[in-house]
Amino acid sequence: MIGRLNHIAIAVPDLEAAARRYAGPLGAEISAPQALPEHGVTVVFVTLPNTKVELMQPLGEGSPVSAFLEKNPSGGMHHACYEVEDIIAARDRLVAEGARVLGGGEPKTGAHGKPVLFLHPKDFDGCLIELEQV
Ligand SMILES: CC[C@@H](C(=O)O)C(=O)SCCNC(=O)CCNC(=O)[C@H](O)C(C)(C)COP(=O)(O)OP(=O)(O)OC[C@H]1O[C@@H](n2cnc3c(N)ncnc32)[C@H](O)[C@@H]1OP(=O)(O)O
Ligand SMILES: [Co+2]
Repeated sequence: MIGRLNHIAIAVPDLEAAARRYAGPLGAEISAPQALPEHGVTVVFVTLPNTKVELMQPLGEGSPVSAFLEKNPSGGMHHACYEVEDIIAARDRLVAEGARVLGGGEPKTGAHGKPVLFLHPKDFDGCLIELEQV
């Protein structure tokens, strides 16, 4: 069911500093910062030849990234995003398999303007999974 790796995400305490490291020493192509209040994050995307890296910093109260950064103050790998063709079919299959689909199971519009859903990290080997319909 899952297809290509769309992106991996890294939670960072200082987005500007992290973006500078990717653009400078690592010589990567980076996007402008994008504030996504509905998701509680500001993101910068790093474009690589085969996938993307999403650098994320908390935005606003109750950001889902705040607790993670409290536990990992220097930042760390936050989630992996896999592409699916039909996010509703994917959700229904996962629910039938007993996986916890977060946010009540209703897709939100993600950073690329496409529907996204998240799966609980405790159901997938300690890795938070994002699904993006492409
Ligand atoms: C930019 C838009 C979009 C895109 O298009 O790309 C995004 O990527 S938005 C990214 C941010 N959004 C989300 O993360 C939404 C989904 N996340 C959540 O709903 C919550 O963060 C969570 C995963 C359910 C955790 O919330 P909560 O239960 O309130 O936090 P705890 O801190 O109590 O965690 C419980 C348990 O899970 C472990 N955990 C939490 N986050 C992660 C993680 N990212 N990776 C691995 N494990 C994680 C946490 O450590 C706790 O474990 P224990 O300590 O063992 O109990
Ligand atoms: Co993401």
